[in-house]
Amino acid sequence: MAMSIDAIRGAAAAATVLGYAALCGAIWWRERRRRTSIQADANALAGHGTSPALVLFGTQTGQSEALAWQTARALHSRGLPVRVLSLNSLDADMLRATPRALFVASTYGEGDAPDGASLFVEKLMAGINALPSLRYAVLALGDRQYQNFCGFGRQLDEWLHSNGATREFPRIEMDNADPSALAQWNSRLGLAGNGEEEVKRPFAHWQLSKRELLNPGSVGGEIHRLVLTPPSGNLPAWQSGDLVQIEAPDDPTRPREYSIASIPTDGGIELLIRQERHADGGLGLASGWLTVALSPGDLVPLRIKPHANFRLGSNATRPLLLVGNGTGLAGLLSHLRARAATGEGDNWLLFGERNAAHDWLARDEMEAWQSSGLLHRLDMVFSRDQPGQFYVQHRLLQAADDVVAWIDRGAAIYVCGSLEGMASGVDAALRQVTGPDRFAALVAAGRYRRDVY
Ligand SMILES: Cc1cc2nc3c(=O)[nH]c(=O)nc-3n(C[C@H](O)[C@H](O)[C@H](O)COP(=O)(O)O)c2cc1C
Repeated sequence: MAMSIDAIRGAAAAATVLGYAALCGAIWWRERRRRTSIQADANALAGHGTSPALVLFGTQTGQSEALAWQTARALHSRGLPVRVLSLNSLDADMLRATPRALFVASTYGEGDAPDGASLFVEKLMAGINALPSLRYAVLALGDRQYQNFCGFGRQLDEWLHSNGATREFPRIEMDNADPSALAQWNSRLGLAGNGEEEVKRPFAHWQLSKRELLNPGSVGGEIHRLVLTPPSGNLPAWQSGDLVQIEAPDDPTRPREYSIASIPTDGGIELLIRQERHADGGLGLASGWLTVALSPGDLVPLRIKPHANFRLGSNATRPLLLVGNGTGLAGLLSHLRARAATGEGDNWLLFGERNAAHDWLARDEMEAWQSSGLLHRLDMVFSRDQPGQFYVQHRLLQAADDVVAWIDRGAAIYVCGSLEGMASGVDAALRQVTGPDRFAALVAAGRYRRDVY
């Protein structure tokens, strides 16, 4: 019997999706095997009393981790045994016993350590005062647009030096993933021309299929919901928590990152974009283009950026406490949609904005999830609908007993939104509610994850 055109098209599309999934699986599997073999060689050597060099990373969104692995692969392929570790997993004895350590670390906040190094700062930087036999080098990741360029990398370098450790070569500072800094790092490590440059997905032209203003009448900046569909109609794979990078035509050298609010079964990439306004009233370059100049049907150069640190990963079946504000709802929505798809109903959303009348983003979806039981608990905190200053962090403190009960039940905590004010306040509130040791254990277990900006 002849197949209809639609059936043939459907079969072809299914074959393409399966082929793509198989390719991703093969790449993932190969990378996993390489990483396992690097760590196994280091363990075998350690078993014979010889210490492998450590490649240590401190990361927020995964770039430092990727570069640490890239460095480790190149050293390993030259026969040098190495062990790769997150700074938060390092203990003082291990660092004291290591003859050589290569540090790859980014900077966040106002020159602060990324979350992946917060325990290292608290425990090791505060606790160790001599590392006389350590040789080290630092690759500091940062962005010159921030006042404290590479603040944490510099602090780390100075701390190591003041503890008597010996620099192999001066710290290398990498501005906004500048490839020349990486070339310099590879060259100083004797790894030049190793062909190990990170393979990034290419930008593709996605089409704006829909845009709507979500907060008409708000006292805050406009927030628009954009829906983008892929060039060939074939959706690439991504997971809830991932980001996109978008190249604005007037500033193609500095791709802007946004959290994806949708999951692949939604059929497109959904973003929540806040329109930025400068003091002179002018619009932000990228946000102005995306929220005003661009029209439905226009093309947007975009690529997906996996955000391992903010994916559900090993937390997929834990209860989830999702905390955020403003456009941070995007990252939280993607997780709720992923949970709706798998039927995991143990979710608590704690979200802050200004006024309920104008800023209750995605209200219909939230209320539907409440009725269906997907949202076990919803706390909306509208700071301007009440006297005094009251934000999500204050609600967390108010609900301290329930927060502890959720953590006792195994909950993971995901925070998405602005760093200043919200995420720093939530961080302080959580530390207060849990106590420092429990908080450190949550971080170490990957049960506290943030996508903050
Ligand atoms: C919210 C935010 C704050 C940042 N603060 C700084 C900073 O103070 N100084 C700096 O040099 N870079 C800063 N950066 C840039 C990051 O360090 C840079 O993007 C780095 O490549 C990220 O690496 P990672 O993925 O390993 O965390 C900041 C980035 C974000 C999103």
